[in-house]
Amino acid sequence: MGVGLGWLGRQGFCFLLRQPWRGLTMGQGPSCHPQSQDHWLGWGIRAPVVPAHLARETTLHDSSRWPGSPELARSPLPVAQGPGTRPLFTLPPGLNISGRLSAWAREGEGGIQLCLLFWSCQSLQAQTMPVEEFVAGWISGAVGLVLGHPFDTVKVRLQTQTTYRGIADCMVRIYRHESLLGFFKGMSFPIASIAVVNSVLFGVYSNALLLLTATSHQERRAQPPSYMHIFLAGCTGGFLQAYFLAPFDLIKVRLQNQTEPRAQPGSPQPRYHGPMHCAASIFQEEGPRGLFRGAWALTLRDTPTLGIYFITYEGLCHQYTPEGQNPSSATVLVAGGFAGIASWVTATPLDVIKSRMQMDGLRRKVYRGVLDCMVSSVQQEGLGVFFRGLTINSARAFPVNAVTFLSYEYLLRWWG
Ligand SMILES: C[N+](C)(C)CCCC[C@H](N)C(=O)O
Repeated sequence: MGVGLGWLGRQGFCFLLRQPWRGLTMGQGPSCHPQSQDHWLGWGIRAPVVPAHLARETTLHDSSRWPGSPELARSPLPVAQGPGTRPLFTLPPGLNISGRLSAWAREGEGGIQLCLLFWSCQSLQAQTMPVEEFVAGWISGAVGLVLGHPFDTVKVRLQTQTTYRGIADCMVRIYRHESLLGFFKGMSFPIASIAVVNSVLFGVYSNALLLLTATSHQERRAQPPSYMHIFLAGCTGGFLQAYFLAPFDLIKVRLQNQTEPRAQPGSPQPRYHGPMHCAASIFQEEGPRGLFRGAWALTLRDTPTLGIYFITYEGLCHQYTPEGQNPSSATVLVAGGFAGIASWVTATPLDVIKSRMQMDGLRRKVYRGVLDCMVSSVQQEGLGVFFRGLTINSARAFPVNAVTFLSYEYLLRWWG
């Protein structure tokens, strides 16, 4: 099976799944090869045709039966005839699709499945792409980040080192040994990276919602999107930001785990002198893929839990805000705080694994993969290992995400 992303110029873009499809002839689309066994179906959406004998066994779901695509629901899909063929559907000229259009065709028992997904941003061209969401995401993320970084350092130490007796012990020892600056180790890089990471998260989330529901940030108060759409948009944002976050997070975790005090004559030199040195050393010692160590665990951690993050936030705001109004500052703070907690509570088990995978390979490679890391961590330390750092994660999550959402909402209202 192949996967591709196609740009259809003014028509929008489409996401394609290619599947060998025996006996299927394709219609007039530019990339349709009637004899081919294996089609890219992006253009086929305009007039795909199925031989009559196949059509009987073919089930077709089009987006008119899907919630979230009102235009299609109102516009019955015309059917064009061809000799011995039956079109799945054709798109009426000038149809604006603001939702998803998707089609499945199945060739009976054990047959080959064709799945076609199509998105168009044609109808969105009139609306502005919410670029401000990216900027708001960045600034609000930076505010939250500075506030939360000391908690984060304590958390990473507790997760990866066994010498501390608890949160208080860890804090006291960091302060005594490394001064206040010890809490801010590895922060410069996340501050720079938050520009990319949080703007990808909030920007993709908001744009995904715009594609799914055709409502902008402002309109969403009057027409709230379904929780399914919020969750999907959050997961999409989480999935994409994980790849931007991975190298930055790796460097942060490696620097946070250096326990040597700063620049004291005669004391042992830390392995990495700073973020750039850390990045360069990882690149040299472990190759470019080394910079993405732990990325898989990070993706698993962030994709569902950022769906939970936005669902909790929107759900609480909705609950405590009169119909059609903007949520008050207190509501945003509380909803943002709880969104952070809900997301971190569910993310903590994989957060532990992620941090361990990122530290793996520093001296020698211990784990064969995410699963191996989970199994050996549980074998050695019991199930409790999955909850390491849970208290500190939650304590950090409330203020960080309360101010993140507050600044995000206010920046957007200010620009709106
Ligand atoms: C998905 N996960 C729980 C990992 C993070 C969710 C919250 C993100 C926020 N920037 C923060 O640092 O708290």
